[in-house]
Amino acid sequence: MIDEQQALVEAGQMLPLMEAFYTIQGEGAHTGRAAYFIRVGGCDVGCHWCDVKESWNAELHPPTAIGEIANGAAEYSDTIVVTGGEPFMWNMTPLTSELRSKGMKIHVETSGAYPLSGDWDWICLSPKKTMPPKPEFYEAAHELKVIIYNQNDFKWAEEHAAKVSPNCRLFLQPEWSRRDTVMLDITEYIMKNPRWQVSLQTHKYLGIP
Ligand SMILES: C[S@@+](CC[C@H](N)C(=O)[O-])C[C@H]1O[C@@H](n2cnc3c(N)ncnc32)[C@H](O)[C@@H]1O
Ligand SMILES: Nc1nc2[nH]cc(C(=O)O)c2c(=O)[nH]1
Ligand code: SF4
Ligand SMILES: [Mg+2]
Repeated sequence: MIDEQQALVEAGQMLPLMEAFYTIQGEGAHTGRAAYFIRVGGCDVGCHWCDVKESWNAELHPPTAIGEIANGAAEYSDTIVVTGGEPFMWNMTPLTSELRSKGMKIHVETSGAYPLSGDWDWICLSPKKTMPPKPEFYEAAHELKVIIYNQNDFKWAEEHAAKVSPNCRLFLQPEWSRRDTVMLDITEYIMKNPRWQVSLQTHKYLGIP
C-alpha cells in the first residue's frame, strides 16, 4: 500500500473493502430485514470455525474511500450492516458519520475485540474466546449473539449475558458445521432459559449471500 493510502486507512477515511452487497439480514434480532452489507477486511481474532477466513488478511482487500462505500450503500438501502473481518480494527468514526449524514440506520457485527469507535444504531456483539470483548462493548451492545460449538459454550454465554445491559437481546446461534449436533441442545436450553432466543444463519438455508 502506498504511504498516502496507508495514512488515510489509519485515519478511517479509507477502509480495506472485501465486498459490499444488498441482501437480507440472516442472523439475530433483525433477521429477515433487507440490508446492505459492507464487509471490511482484516481480522486476527482467529476463530477456527470462521465462515469468512478470506477476510482475515487486510492486504488482500483494496483500500476504498468511505465516500465511495457510502454512496454505493445509499443506492440500495437505508439499513446498513457493517461487518468483516473485524470492523473495529479500523477507526469507524468517519464511515459512520458519512452514513449518518445520509440518514441511514447503521448496524455492526463485531467480536468487540478492538476499541469501540463510531456512531451506531445497533451493535451486535458476538464474543470470542480467543480475544475477549473490550469492556465498553458490554454496555453498548443491543444484541449479544453467542455461537454454540459445544456444551461448554452455554456456561460461557451466561458469563457474557451477566455483563451486558438489562435490555440487551440474547441469542444463541449454532456454529454452522455443528448445527445438527448442537441444535437440540440449544432448543432444550432456550425452553429452560427463555430469556434467550435462537438465531439461525437463515441466509445459508436460503442460499443468498
Ligand atoms: C464473520 S463475523 C464478522 C464480524 C465479527 N468479526 C464477529 O465475529 O462478530 C459475522 C458473524 O458471523 C458469526 N459466525 C462466523 N462464523 C460462523 C459459523 N461458522 N457459524 C455460525 N456463526 C458464525 C460470527 O460469530 C458473527 O456473529
Ligand atoms: N445475509 C447475511 N446475513 C448476515 N448476518 C451477519 C453476517 C455476517 O457475515 O456478518 C451475514 C451475512 O454474511 N449474510
Ligand atoms: S472474529 Fe469474526 S471475522 Fe474474525 S475470525 Fe472470528 S468470526 Fe471470523
Ligand atoms: Mg456471514
